[in-house]
Amino acid sequence: MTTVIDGKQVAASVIDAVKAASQTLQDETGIKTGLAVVIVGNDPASHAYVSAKSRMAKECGFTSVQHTLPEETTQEELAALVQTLNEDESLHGILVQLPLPKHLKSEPIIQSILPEKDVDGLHVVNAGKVATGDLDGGLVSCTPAGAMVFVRRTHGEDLSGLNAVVIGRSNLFGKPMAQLLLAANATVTIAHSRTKDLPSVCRGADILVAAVGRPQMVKADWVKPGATVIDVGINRIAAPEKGEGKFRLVGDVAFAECAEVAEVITPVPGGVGPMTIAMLMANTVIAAYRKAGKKAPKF
Ligand SMILES: Nc1nc2c(c(=O)[nH]1)N[C@@H](CN(C=O)c1ccc(C(=O)N[C@@H](CCC(=O)O)C(=O)O)cc1)CN2
Repeated sequence: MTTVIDGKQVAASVIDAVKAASQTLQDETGIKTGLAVVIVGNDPASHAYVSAKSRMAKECGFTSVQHTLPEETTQEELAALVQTLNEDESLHGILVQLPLPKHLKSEPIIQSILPEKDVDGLHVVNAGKVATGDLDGGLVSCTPAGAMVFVRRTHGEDLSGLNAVVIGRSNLFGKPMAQLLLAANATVTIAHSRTKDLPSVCRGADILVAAVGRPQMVKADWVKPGATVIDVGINRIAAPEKGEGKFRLVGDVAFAECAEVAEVITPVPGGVGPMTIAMLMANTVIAAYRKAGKKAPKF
């Protein structure tokens, strides 16, 4: 019988732990955890994610600050805002929502965030710590950190002897995901658009993680019987059955057919997505504990 992971439920359990940790920090030190979220432009999906982040930060008992900047914001204006947020002692986390409008370069902005406030885990210092196996010293990118919660709950802490295949090589997800799996002793392959015979590479995976951005690309005959399948894709496809011009969300995995082969699978929506925001809250409270000189909790 296939287990379909309930990402909302797992995320809620992480959020409960974050709330408790932020309350403890406040009780013991008087420090209130603070998160600043920055959004530039008018992308509706990004606005929805940022609103959810700001709302969740409040629910966790944080000081929650949202900066909504117009589409025509310049590189210098955005850089100046990040500088101000870096200097604000009441803020422990800074997140700049991606993607930025096309005229802005995201990389210099991300690298200008202080590594200890980079709750997205994208600064080279944090990415480097993950790459070198120092998982407790920095901040881990939120979506892979969330996907690893599912992997740990399914397979335990030690993935020795298991083959993992990550499809996708982005800095936001594919690379850190592969490094986290490797740090847990899995044998890891990173596959991508130039990989030869992708279906047969995937068929070797005990843990198959799809992050390609191609709707329902992973088919049942790509999945090893009994595998764990983690779907990181969020794709909007036309849903004429819901009415003209309507859309529905699907992942990178053809869910119904793959669920018949996999032992454990994540759905879209309701799988990895909710974990992204939960792990952002976790990273923010971890950053606040470290700033207070206290041992940070693990989530
Ligand atoms: N600075 C960042 N930008 C972006 C990140 C990120 O981690 N940091 N990730 C994505 C978007 N994202 C968070 O920002 C995000 C994506 C999806 C979800 C989510 O809960 N998805 C739901 C479905 C929601 C819907 O109806 O659209 C689900 O999968 O169940 C949360 C956060 C890109 N940018």
